[in-house]
Amino acid sequence: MREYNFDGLVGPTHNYGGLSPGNLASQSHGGEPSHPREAALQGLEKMRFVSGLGVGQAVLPPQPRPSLRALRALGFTGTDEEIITRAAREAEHLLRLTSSASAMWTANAATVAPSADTSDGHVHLTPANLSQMYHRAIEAETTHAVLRSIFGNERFFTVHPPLPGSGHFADEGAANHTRLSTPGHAGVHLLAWGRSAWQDVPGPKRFPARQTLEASQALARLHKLDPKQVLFPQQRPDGIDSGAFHTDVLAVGNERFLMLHELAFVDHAGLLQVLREKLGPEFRAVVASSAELPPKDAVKSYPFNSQVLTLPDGTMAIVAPMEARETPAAHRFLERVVAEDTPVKAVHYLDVRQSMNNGGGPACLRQRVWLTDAERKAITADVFYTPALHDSLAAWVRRHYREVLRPKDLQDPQLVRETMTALDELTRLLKLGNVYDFQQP
Ligand SMILES: N=C(N)NCCC[C@H](NC(=O)CCC(=O)O)C(=O)O
Repeated sequence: MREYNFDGLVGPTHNYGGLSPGNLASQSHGGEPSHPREAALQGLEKMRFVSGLGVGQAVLPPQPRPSLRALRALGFTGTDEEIITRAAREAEHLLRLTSSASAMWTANAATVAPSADTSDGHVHLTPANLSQMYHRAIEAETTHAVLRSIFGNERFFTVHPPLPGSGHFADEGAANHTRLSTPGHAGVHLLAWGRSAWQDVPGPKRFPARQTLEASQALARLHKLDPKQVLFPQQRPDGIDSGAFHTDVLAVGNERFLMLHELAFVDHAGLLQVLREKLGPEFRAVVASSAELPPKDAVKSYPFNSQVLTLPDGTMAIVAPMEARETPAAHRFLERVVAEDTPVKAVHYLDVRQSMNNGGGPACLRQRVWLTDAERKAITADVFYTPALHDSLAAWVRRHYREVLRPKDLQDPQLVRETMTALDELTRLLKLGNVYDFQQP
């Protein structure tokens, strides 16, 4: 079994809409001009780097934005251009919401369980309904179509529909999921959550909790995980109130290693105790206290939103955002992780600033999928990273993406046409078939 990181290709409408309450970066950068071409190229460079470390790498496509489907469903009629013009005039906020390139954060695209852990031996994937925020909820339908196209071989894969709507099953995907494992012990799944639909659990006071306990429980059932191997830790309410809107803002784990901030989970000490029992003495955890790493610094610089990657030699490397090197407390913490008795032997800092300014670090930009050789071979789409694919994608980005996008530019009816042309070409490049609604007959 090998881990493949499916990175989201940043879409042509990447912009700073200020759309996510509780996501401090999104709030503070809202209204600034964005640089879609640079953003997409930064993403591609990250893929090149991770692939260069010898780690499995693949890509997921952006979604059509502004979403004409969403605007039509809300009562806008006429030609595509008329819809954009009228929405710009009458409902600028809706146009902003339906223009977000948020599908780039593929950690939120779905939750995945590897075949080694499921009782029917299938890889299970459930697209996240993202129902907590409208600009993200409109991703689910297309994500489902894309996953069905890539993971369509029913001998190996089960792609579930998104969890049913209503806030009760609000699901934010793998941003709240961590799989840990040690040799000789079955994989353990942490399916975290921020609020409960029906139980009276104290939650955050300032910012919304996105994932529900009930959604996490449904995922464990759907994915046919052994109940003994699943834990449902609660995100600490004061962690969410500090800006940790997803678990992966304050915690990240890989195989036998977990690093977390003390504000990540309620009773983290109890959680680590259970993990030690389930995973044995090889399991390693490093906890940052608020004194060592103030939550403000952790949220601003995202040391926990790193990718922790197992390298071909068995050691691990961390791919962190540049901001974590520039913030002394975060930098010191990551240095400590390498210095201590952990599998992590190196930290690499990459520039994904265009995404970071919307609250998306290296870990947000990727969905982890564990595949055996046979499962890998059952995927026929051209989504696996190669230097040749990199070159075609970079050329595609340079051909179609604007350099700058200001908030006013979202009102340009030409943008929707440009995006459709680009995405239509991309589906042929990646051999995805007709996954977008505008491609349906
Ligand atoms: N932590 C993980 N895994 N993902 C990060 C998602 C960031 C995303 N930002 C946004 O949607 C901002 C869009 C804007 O404001 O334009 C969100 O808040 O859902």
